[in-house]
Amino acid sequence: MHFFRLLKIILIAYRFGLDEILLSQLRLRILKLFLLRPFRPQLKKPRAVRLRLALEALGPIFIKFGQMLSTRRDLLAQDFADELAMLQDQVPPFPSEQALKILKSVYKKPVNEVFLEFDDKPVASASVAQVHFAVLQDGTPAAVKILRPSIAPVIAHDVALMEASARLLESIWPDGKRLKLREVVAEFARHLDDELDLIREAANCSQLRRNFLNSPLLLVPEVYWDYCHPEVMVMERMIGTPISHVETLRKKGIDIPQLARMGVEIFFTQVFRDGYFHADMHPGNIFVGDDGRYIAVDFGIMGALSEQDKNYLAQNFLAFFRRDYRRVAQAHIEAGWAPRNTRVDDFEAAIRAVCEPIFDRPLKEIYFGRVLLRLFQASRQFNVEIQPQLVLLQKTLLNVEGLGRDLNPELDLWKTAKPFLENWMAEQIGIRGLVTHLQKEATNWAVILPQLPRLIHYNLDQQRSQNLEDRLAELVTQQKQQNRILALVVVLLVGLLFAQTYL
Ligand SMILES: Nc1ncnc2c1ncn2[C@@H]1O[C@H](COP(=O)(O)OP(=O)(O)OP(=O)(O)O)[C@@H](O)[C@H]1O
Repeated sequence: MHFFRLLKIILIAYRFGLDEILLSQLRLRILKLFLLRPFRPQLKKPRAVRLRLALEALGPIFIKFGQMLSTRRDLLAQDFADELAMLQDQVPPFPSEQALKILKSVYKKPVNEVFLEFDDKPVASASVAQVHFAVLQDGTPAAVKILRPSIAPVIAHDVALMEASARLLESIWPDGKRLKLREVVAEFARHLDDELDLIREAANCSQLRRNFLNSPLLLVPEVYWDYCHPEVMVMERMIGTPISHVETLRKKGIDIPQLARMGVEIFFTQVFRDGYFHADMHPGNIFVGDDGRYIAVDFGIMGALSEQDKNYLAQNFLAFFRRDYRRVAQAHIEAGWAPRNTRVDDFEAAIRAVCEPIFDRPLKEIYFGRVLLRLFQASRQFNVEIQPQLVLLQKTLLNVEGLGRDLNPELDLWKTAKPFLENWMAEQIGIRGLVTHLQKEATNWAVILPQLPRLIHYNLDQQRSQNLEDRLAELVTQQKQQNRILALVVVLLVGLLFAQTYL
């Protein structure tokens, strides 16, 4: 089976002229003779379009791979990244009999005993899962997400082929190593693994819901844990209008510019308050409730940021908007992103060269996502390894900005974001910073404080016995010195006595 799949990959790659992209670098003229240009009409299309079409022909897992690849703008040329971002996974739904069979095997009883109602017709279907509406026994409307049957072996199989292709390409294609193909495939495999476990997705959903409980900005479905399994996730059914249906939203009396501002606010709250963000913010996953609040679904990919990441981001953004490129360079080095021995002057100049042109535009037109991307690109020459969570963040930022600007082209992102960054910075430094850090350490204090008297006593005791030991050693040394002097005096006296008596 592997062999036939590999053969299919080779044939599709050939049909869409992907060999040309490779061979353009290899200078293997003899091989180029086999390209048979006239028989391949696809070769007239631009290279990035051909790659997109080839991935579409290879099926849903390769499409997902291309979608992920499109977010690695730090690695890919722009034409590839733009084209791959257009990949759509329109996968036909799997038959409802199969859905019912999966549910029966998971719950160990027929579906009509689990749910009061179950809608056979799926609301949506994608490469990994599909969603059906249902009603719980107590009458609560729910959404049921079910993994595609036997998706795990299909994924394992395709990922194995991708790994083999990546290894091959890295060894024969000069760009293969630079693009870190094997690492990219490994990261993709990790993402897919996460998406294959709906308990993990349910946990992500539940964490985000807790972070935004009673928020006037964002609604997140409640997870119905009693019904959740690795292959099935059951959650609150949300009612809203897709964010892309702007006209419908307007008719419903939603304030669109306000909606755009709220979107940016939600994103910055997730990043700078919680360090935990929804990282799959494409319009299909965002709805707006009739009360004007955002509704998020699909929690397969989430990003998490450490305090150090947040610090790095806030410092970079603030320094960037003050055009303080030296500070940007220093922040990279201090955070350990750039090697310690990086020359600040050179790094500063490189950052200036990529960032300064952005300031040709009015501040409200500056895309944060692009700023980050530029910073990543400048950093690459200085051996800065961009962390996966920052790549996710940059991708999400581009999504959020795109969305915000679609809703309101006049949206001033900097004005919306600045208070978040400044507030966060204020919380990190000065008296407020001290109070925040003390509060964060409070739970540790509760454990350490009661032990303090015992620890102090123990230490003093140790010191006292240490002091005694030291004093004793000192006395012994003094005594030895005195003994030596005494011995010398005795020898001298005996000598004198001897001299007086006999000389
Ligand atoms: N809790 C919910 N309430 C109402 N509708 C939902 C809910 N969860 C999912 N849906 C519907 O199902 C669709 C697909 O859900 P989701 O994005 O979670 O699936 P997916 O398989 O990960 O899809 P994709 O990978 O294309 O984003 C959503 O766009 C939405 O229309």
